[in-house]
Amino acid sequence: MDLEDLVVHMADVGVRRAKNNLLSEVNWSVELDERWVILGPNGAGKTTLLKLAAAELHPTTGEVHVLGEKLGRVDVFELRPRIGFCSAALIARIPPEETVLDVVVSAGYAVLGRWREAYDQLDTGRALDLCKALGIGHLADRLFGTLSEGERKRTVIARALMTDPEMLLLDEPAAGLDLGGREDLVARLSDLARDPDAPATVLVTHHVEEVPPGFTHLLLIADGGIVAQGLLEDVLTSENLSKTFGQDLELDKLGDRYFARRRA
Ligand SMILES: Nc1ncnc2c1ncn2[C@@H]1O[C@H](COP(=O)(O)OP(=O)(O)OP(=O)(O)O)[C@@H](O)[C@H]1O
Repeated sequence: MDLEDLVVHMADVGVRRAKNNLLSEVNWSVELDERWVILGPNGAGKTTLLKLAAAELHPTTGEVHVLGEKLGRVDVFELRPRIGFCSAALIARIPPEETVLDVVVSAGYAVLGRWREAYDQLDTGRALDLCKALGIGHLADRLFGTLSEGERKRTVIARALMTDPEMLLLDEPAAGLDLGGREDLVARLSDLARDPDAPATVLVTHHVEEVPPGFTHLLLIADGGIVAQGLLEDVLTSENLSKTFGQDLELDKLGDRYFARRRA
């Protein structure tokens, strides 16, 4: 397959900081219709990997292609608007006095460089539709600072989708949510994964319980290296999970959801 047809392509990638290998020998490709979960313990290198895919970081060694463009050879400021990126860091930067609708609709300004006054009804309508799809339509006029953690997560996902990105990157979207909030988010992400018009998606998580049905591929990572990758149903096994987390873990599947615990 041509590199131009791949959403992400990493060849022998390494990232080094202060004599530490944050990532090493990473070979990974994402195709247009794939939905990937990246799973691994704290400090494994998941966020570092996602930042490379988001064109927010350059590799120390190896080559990274994002949306057909090689990092180092492309203007990342032209590339980034084509990518929807959700993280806790982004949530922390959103002013609490912005309304939900403004948070979502303003994603377009960053891309189009428009003035605040210039947005039209088409943008507002699209933002509202996205809010509804993520179950926050009734909160459109609420101030961001008054939202629950789960509602904030859904707001930034709607914002990331506002620009119709070619790739959606989600860094631990379910972190900090209660059981109901997590289940609701997993269901929304599952709907998104099954939508053929949705962009290629990469979701980072620590927990198999957060794998939304409909996601197709899995990359397991530990200590900056890939433990296993491929089709989710092949790769998500007790053995691979035990290797990744360095414990004897038992994986169960109930319906289309996964659960894991340490073997007694
Ligand atoms: N600038 C840096 N200099 C040195 N070490 C760093 C730097 N940035 C990250 N690290 C280290 O690299 C490792 C991987 O970090 P990363 O944030 O990618 O992990 P992660 O898998 O996302 O972790 P978590 O699940 O805890 O968020 C961590 O041990 C982290 O401390």
